Amino acid sequence: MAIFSSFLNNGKGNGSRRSDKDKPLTFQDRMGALRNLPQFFRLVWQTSPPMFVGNIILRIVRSALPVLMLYLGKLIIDEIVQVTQLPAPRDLSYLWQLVGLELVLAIVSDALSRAIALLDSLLGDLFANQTSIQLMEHAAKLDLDQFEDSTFYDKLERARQQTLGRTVLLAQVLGQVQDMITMVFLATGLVVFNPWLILLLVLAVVPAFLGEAHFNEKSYSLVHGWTPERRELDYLRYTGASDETAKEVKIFGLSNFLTDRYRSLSTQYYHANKKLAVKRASWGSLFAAIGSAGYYGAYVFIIWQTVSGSITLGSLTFMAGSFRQLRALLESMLNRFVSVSQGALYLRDLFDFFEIQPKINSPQKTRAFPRPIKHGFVFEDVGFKYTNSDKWANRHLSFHLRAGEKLALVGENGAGKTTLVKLLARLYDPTEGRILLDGYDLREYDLTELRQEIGVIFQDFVKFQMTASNNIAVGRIADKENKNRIEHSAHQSLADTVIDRLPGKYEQVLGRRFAKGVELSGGEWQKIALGRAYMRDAQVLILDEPTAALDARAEYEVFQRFADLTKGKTAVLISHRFSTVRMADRILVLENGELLEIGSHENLLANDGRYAELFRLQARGYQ
Ligand SMILES: Nc1ncnc2c1ncn2[C@@H]1O[C@H](COP(=O)(O)OP(=O)(O)OP(=O)(O)O)[C@@H](O)[C@H]1O
Repeated sequence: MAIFSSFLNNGKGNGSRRSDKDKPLTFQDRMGALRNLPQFFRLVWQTSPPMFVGNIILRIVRSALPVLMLYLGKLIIDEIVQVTQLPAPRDLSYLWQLVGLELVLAIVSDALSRAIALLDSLLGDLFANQTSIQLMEHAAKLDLDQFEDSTFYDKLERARQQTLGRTVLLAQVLGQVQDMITMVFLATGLVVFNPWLILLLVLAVVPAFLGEAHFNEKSYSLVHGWTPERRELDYLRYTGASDETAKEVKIFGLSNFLTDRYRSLSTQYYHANKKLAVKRASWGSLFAAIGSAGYYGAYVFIIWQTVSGSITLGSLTFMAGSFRQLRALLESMLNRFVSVSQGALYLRDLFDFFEIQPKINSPQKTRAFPRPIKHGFVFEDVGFKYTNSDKWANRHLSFHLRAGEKLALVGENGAGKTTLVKLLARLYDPTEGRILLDGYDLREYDLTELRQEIGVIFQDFVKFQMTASNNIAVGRIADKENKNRIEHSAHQSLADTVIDRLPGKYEQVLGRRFAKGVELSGGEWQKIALGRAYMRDAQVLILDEPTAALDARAEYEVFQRFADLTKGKTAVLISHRFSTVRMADRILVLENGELLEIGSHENLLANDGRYAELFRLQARGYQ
C-alpha cells in the first residue's frame, strides 16, 4: 500500500527523500561511524575465531616484508657496485646469498598474500551467511505493523544489502591495519635516511584524500536518500516482468504505464549520479597530478643527493622505492579510510535494524495458558487503529466469545472482520480497551503459547513455493515428517483430491517459481491451505473466508467436515456466504468496525435487522 501511495503520489515519496538527501555528512559523522567497527568485528569474531586470529597474524607478518625487500634490494645494489670496483677474481658468495634471500622473501610474500585473500573471502562468506540468518531471525520477531511501515522496509532493504557488502569492509579494515604497520616500517627506514621526504609525501597525498572524502560523503547521501526510489524501481522491474503480474499487465495493457514510471525514476537517478561521477573524475585527475608532482620532486632530490655523492646508489633505490611505496600506501589508506568510514556508516543501517524491537512481547512473568479454555474471550470496549491510518478499523467492541463456541463474523468489505481476528491472535494489540482470556488480559500470556493455541487460516494465506506436503505441514511444522498426520489433514480438507492428481503427489513442488513446480487453481490452493487447519492442534481455530474459492460441491463437503474440525474447539469463521455462516452458533455483525448485532441465525432473522436484510438479499440472488 505504501508503495502504491508513493507510486500514485510523487510528492509524498519525494518529501522524505529530499530531507534525507539534503542532510550533509560531516567529518565528525564519518569519524563517529567508525564507532560501529568494534561491534562489526565482534560479529566477525563470532563468525569464526580461528579464521579471524589467523588472518590478523598473517597480516602482521606480511606487513614487515616490503621494507625488508627494499632493504635487501639496497644491499644487493651496493654489493654489485662494490664488487664491480674490485679486481678479478671476485667473491660473489655474499651477493648470491642476498639474492637467494630476496627470492625466498618474494615467495613467502606471495604465499602470505594468497593465504590472506583466501581467509578474507572464506570469512566474508561465513559472515554474510550468518548475518543473513540473524536478519531473518530478527525479522521473525518483529511485529506485523512494523512490516506494514514503509520506512521500516527501507531500513530492512539497506540492512539486507549490508549482509553482502560488508564482506568487502572486512577485508578493507584488516587491509588498513596491515598497511598501517607496513607504513610504519617504511617510514622508519625513510626517516633514517632523510626526514624531509616524509613532509613532501604528506603534501603530495593530502589533497587527494580530502577530495575523495568529500565525494564519498556526497555519494553516500545520494544512495541513502534515494532508497525509497530504488525500492520502487525494484518493485517496478518485478511488476513489469514476473509470472505473478504478467496476466494483469497484459490484460490491462500496463506495460507502458510501468515502463514510463521506471524510465522517469531511473533517469532522475542516473542524472543525479552522473553529475557526481563527472565531478569526482575531474577533481580526482587534478589531485593525482599534484601527487605525481610531489613524487617527482622527491625523486629529483634523491637523484641530486646520489649524484653529489652523499648517498649510495643502493640508498637511492631504497629511498625512491620507499617513497613510491609510501605514497601508494598512504593514498590507498586514506582513500580506504573514506570507504571504511562510509562502510561503517552503512553498517549503522544493519545495526539499526537489529535494534528495532517488537512492541508485542511476552511479559516477564507469564500466566499459564488455560488448557482447556474455560470461560473464553471477552472483548471489553476494544478499539484498534492501524499505525499508518487515522481511521478506527475496530471500535467499541464488547462481546463474549464463549469457550467451545462457533462464532461467525459478518459484515461488508472493510467492516473490520480480519482486524478483529488479528487482535484475537495478538498480531496487534488493541489501541484502546482490552481482550480477556479466562478473565486475564491476553497480554499476560506467553506469546508463543498463545499463537500455538490459536490457529488462523487467513483469506490471503501464503502459497509457499514448496512441496504439497510442506504446504500442509506449515500448520504444524514440527510434524513436517509425520506423513500420516499430513495425509489425514489433506483428506479432511479435500486437499488429497488435488494431490492425487499431481505428478509428484505429496512431494510435488507447488507454484511456478522453481523448476518442475506445478501451479494450482485458486480453489485447489485453498484446499491445501485448509489442510493446515487440520494439522494444527490448537484450541482456537480462526478461518477467514475458508471456502471463498471452493466450488459448490467442495464447499458443501468441507462443511460436512467442519463439525469434525472444530469439535471441542472455539472457532471463529469469517464468511460472506450465508450458507456457511448459518452453521455457526452465533453470528456477530460488524459495520464500520463496530458491533451492530450478535445472536443466533434464527434470533437475528427474527430481529429483522441488518443480518436479516443481508441474508434475504443473498437468498434472493439464488431464487
Ligand atoms: N494493514 C493495514 N493498514 C492500514 N489499514 C488497514 C490495514 N488492513 C486493513 N486496513 C483497514 O482497516 C479496515 C478494516 O479492514 P479489515 O481487513 O479488517 O476488513 P474486513 O472486514 O476483513 O474486509 P474484507 O471483507 O474485505 O476482507 C479497512 O478500512 C481497511 O482499509
